[in-house]
Formats: sequence, C-alpha cells, structure tokens
Amino acid sequence: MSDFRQKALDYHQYPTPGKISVELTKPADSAKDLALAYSPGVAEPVRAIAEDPDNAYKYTAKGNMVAVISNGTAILGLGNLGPLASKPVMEGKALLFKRFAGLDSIDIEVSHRTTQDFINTVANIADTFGGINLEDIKAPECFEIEQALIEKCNVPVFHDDQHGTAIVTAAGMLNALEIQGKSLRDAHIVCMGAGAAAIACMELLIKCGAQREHIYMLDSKGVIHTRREDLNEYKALFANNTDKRTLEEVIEGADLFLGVSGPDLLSPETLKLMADKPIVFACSNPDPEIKPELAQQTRDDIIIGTGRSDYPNQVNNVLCFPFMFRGALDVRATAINDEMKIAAVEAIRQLAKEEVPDEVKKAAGIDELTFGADYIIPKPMDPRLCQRVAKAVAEAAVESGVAKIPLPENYMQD
Ligand SMILES: NC(=O)C1=CN([C@@H]2O[C@H](COP(=O)(O)OP(=O)(O)OC[C@H]3O[C@@H](n4cnc5c(N)ncnc54)[C@H](OP(=O)(O)O)[C@@H]3O)[C@@H](O)[C@H]2O)C=CC1
Ligand SMILES: CC(=O)C(=O)O
Ligand SMILES: [Mg+2]
Repeated sequence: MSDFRQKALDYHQYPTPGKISVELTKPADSAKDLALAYSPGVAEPVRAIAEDPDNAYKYTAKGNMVAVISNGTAILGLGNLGPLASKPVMEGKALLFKRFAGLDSIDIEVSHRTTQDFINTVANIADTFGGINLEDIKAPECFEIEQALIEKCNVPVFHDDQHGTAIVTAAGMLNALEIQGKSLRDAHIVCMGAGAAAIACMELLIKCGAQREHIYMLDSKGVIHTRREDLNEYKALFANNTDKRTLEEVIEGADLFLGVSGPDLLSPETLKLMADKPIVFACSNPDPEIKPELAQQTRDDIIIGTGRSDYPNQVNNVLCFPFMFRGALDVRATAINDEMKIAAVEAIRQLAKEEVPDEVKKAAGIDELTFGADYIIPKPMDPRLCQRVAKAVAEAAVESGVAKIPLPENYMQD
C-alpha cells in the first residue's frame, strides 16, 4: 500500500473514526440544567415554535446548520459508488463548513429507488436545517432534483457541484484571462464533461460574458453536436452545428479548457493544439484530466489549475460553498439566486489581487504569493474569504429581495 494511501486511511481512522462529531452548547451537568434542557423546560421552545416557526431560528441550532446530502451517484470523479461510500466526502464537506465558515453541518446519505423518492426524502427533512447542500449527485437527475427541492423547501438549496464549482471556475477563469491578456467574450472554450459541474460552469461563464457558440462541450461519446440524437435537454443547449467530432478537432486554437470529466483525458499532444497562452483547469478529483507537471513540461505559456490542495491554483468549490451558506444563512435568504452567485464570483476574484497575509503563505507552505500565473485564485485557508464572500453574498441577498432579515451588525464593519 502506498505511503499516502495509508496516511489517508489512518487520518480517517484515528484517534476516532470519521471527521466530525456533535458538541454541546449548553451546560448539562445538574438536575437543574436537565430540567431546562429537557423535560419540563424544553416544552417552552416547543410551544413557541408551534406558534411561530421562525422561533426555530431563536431556540434551536437550525439557523447555523447545513445538511450535506448525497446519494453517491457521482462521488468526486470516482463515479456511482453508492450512498455509504460517499460518506467520507460528505463528512469532509461538513468539516470544511465548520473549519472555514463556523457552520455546523451534518452529512446525510440517501438510498432511494426513484428520483422522486430522493426528492421526497430531502423535502420531508429540510425544515430541520438552515440550508441544504446537495453533493455528488450525477447529471441529469441532479438538475431535476435541485429544481424540485428549490420549489418545495423553505430554506436555500444549492447543488455545490453545479454552482459552487461554477462560481470558483468563473472567478479563476476571469483572473487567468486577465493575466493572459485575453477576453472571455472572444475566448474559444472546450469543456470536457457534460454533467453537473460542466453544464453549470458553462451557463455561468455565459452569464459572465462568454459566447455560447464559442463553447465546445464533450461527453463520454465525444463532441456534443446538433446531429446527435442521444442528448438530454441540458446537453442539447450546448450542441454545436459542427462537423467536428473529436477533442483534437475542437481544441485546435482553443483559449480555455475546462475538465470536469475524469482522469488523464487531456494528453500532452492534444494540449499542444491549444492557442498561445492557454488556460487549462483540470478539475477532476482526485485525478485531474492532465497532471500539472506534465502540462507545464508541455507548454511554458500555460496557466493551469486543478481541484487539488497539493498544487498551485486550486480551483475547487471549497472556495465558495462554506461562504455562500454563511452569507445566505446570516440574512436567512430563502434562495440562492444569480445575484448572490455573481457577487461571490467578484469577491473571490478580487481577493486574489490583494496582498496575501503571512499566515496564509505559511499555511500554504509557500514563501511568496502574488497575483499571477501560479496564484490566480485565493487559498482556501485565507480567513478573508469568509468575511468577503459571505458579506458580498449577504448584501446581494438583501438587495435582490430574498433575505428575510437585515444585514447583521457584524457585516456593517469593513
Ligand atoms: N474541482 C472542483 O471543485 C470540482 C470538480 N468536479 C469534478 O468534475 C467531475 C464531474 O463531476 P460531476 O459533474 O459532478 O459528475 P457527473 O456525473 O454529473 O458528470 C460527469 C461527466 O463527465 C463525462 N465523462 C465521463 N467520462 C468522459 C470521457 N472519457 N470523456 C468526456 N467526458 C466524460 C460524463 O459523460 P456522459 O454524460 O456521457 O456520461 C458526464 O457528462 C468529477 O471528476 C469531479 O471530481 C466536480 C465538482 C467540483
Ligand atoms: C470538489 C467536489 O465537489 C468534487 O470533486 O465533486
Ligand atoms: Mg462534489
């Protein structure tokens, strides 16, 4: 067994199996404490909540609690390995919610027969939480699931692999384009993958200025084009009227490559076909579409990002979802809308251009971090991310009318 594999297993096993636990926030040491925490005292908040459901935010942990919910059908880039096997990833997302945004989070893995079963299960438990983070649910079911849950639930529902990934990708792409001296409007884009992450990333890039007809999308059967008869309605929106059928044909002269598909699908020979100063985000986890060292050996004019923590330019939804929910929950947003998403893109983007505090460099194990080819996007452990992104999101929620309470006092200071 490789050293790293054993280390990863040991990390998860010792000293206690798993990565999260529950802690108490109230004393529970005496009979008096228990009389308040449990019977008879607990009856008082019960009555208050029965009278007004918003009292749940006052008397329970709901308002600071996010459920991370999966069915394990698209676990990272590992595929459909089932609900239980997804648990380490979901516990990992809960760890990130707590570590980076102070949000309590619990993972829920759902076994189900039909898509409707899954929707009903989540809708029936949604009121327990302040928000629902859907994770690693494969396309195209993820689109129907998210839409149905948005309609059914009173709390914000966000499919992280779609929108978290899209927000971080857009922020990174815009900065990388700026460094390479290119514009999104003129960019020729290749998107490898046509699932949850791919569709959402391309839709958001279009909202940020990319042109749909400049985008070539590929799935496991090749280029998505208008003569294919096997396309679902989401892929069909990206069907090009083209005779090109292979990655090699569509990547010729491309400025941007986004990989949200699987490992090692971009060869050095194919990378050579891209335009000068290309941008490659090889985001498949855990193994990217091309290894950064191989990409950099092949092209010295490239900007490359991956989803991993052990290379520069980590283009990963961890830069978004903790802060998206922090901002949304702090103003009790009923939804996560486009205004909030665009605000998050801008906040993440801008932060990369500022001087980096020494503590962040130390945590990243890097002496120098300056906006440029190896630092296009902030580091996940940058504490300013929470302040900036959550604030931008909360303000956008208030301005766009989906906030149920005003901006909290601590958001007023800079
Ligand atoms: N860095 C980050 O933050 C994130 C990275 N990802 C990564 O993106 C990948 C996809 O995740 P997600 O969208 O949730 O999963 P989905 O299952 O929804 O989509 C996977 C897509 O990849 C396509 N695909 C598979 N094999 C190939 C191939 N050989 N050539 C071209 N396309 C292929 C599938 O094609 P078909 O439609 O034909 O089945 C499908 O469209 C994963 O590796 C995941 O780790 C996802 C979210 C965030
Ligand atoms: C990062 C992430 O959410 C994924 O790879 O699925
Ligand atoms: Mg995921």
